[in-house]
Amino acid sequence: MNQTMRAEGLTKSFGQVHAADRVSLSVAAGEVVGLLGPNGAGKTTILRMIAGILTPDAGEVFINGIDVARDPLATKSKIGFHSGDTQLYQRLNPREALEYFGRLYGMNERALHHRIEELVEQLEMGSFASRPCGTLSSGQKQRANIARAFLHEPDLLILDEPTNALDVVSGQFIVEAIRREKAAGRAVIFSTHIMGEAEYLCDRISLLHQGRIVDEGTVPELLERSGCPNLTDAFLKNIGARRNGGAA
Ligand SMILES: Nc1ncnc2c1ncn2[C@@H]1O[C@H](COP(=O)(O)OP(=O)(O)OP(=O)(O)O)[C@@H](O)[C@H]1O
Repeated sequence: MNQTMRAEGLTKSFGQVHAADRVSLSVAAGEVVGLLGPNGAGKTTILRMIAGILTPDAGEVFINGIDVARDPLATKSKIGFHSGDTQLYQRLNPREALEYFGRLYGMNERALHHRIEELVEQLEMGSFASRPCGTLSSGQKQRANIARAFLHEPDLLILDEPTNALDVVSGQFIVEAIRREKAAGRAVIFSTHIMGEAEYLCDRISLLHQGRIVDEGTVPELLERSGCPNLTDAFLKNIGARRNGGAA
């Protein structure tokens, strides 16, 4: 399969903490890959290295076959990155913020305005899209931030807990928006703690523990290997067994 993103042997330590240990991952066009792991497993570290925001100690990332370390500008233009830490300019409203980022991405004005209105509708942002970002609730800011990641129709979407802090209705808008991006041929890699979301969205899942991928596959494959009826049990069994020092 033609891989939109291929990461090989990503490794990163912070002092004594091995946040990522020889992690290899790939995602193809029209595919959704989920990163599941407990707090501190290394999900954010890995997504930041894939996005070219954090330099790995070892390992490589290729976007459309281009090495992120060698050509960061060319590869970053192909990526939409969302994380809860991303800030929008407080005095701009979401429409103005999206216009600003769209121009940075070199979108033409017509396409940009069309895309902004499409996202405002899809992510149900109409009631707050003209209010300054500094006045928005955390969930509203999060939706605006997701719109920013989707804006330039990148080949690869990297989403760090995209539904974190959202109510169940807002979360569903994001989940459906991710499905639309997948259907449009985008490659998506995202982290989540929400098992139902992972089961519903992911073509493949990588299970992380202490910076390592401890299992990966489709949901049916993970269930079969674990002998568990659902992903939550499979996850707890795998992580629990490793915490107790055994194999899953
Ligand atoms: N800049 C940093 N300096 C020091 N340690 C860090 C830094 N960033 C991450 N770590 C450590 O690396 C490990 C992995 O962190 P990371 O944020 O990647 O995990 P995560 O799986 O995204 O966790 P969570 O689900 O809680 O967001 C943790 O032990 C964390 O404390």
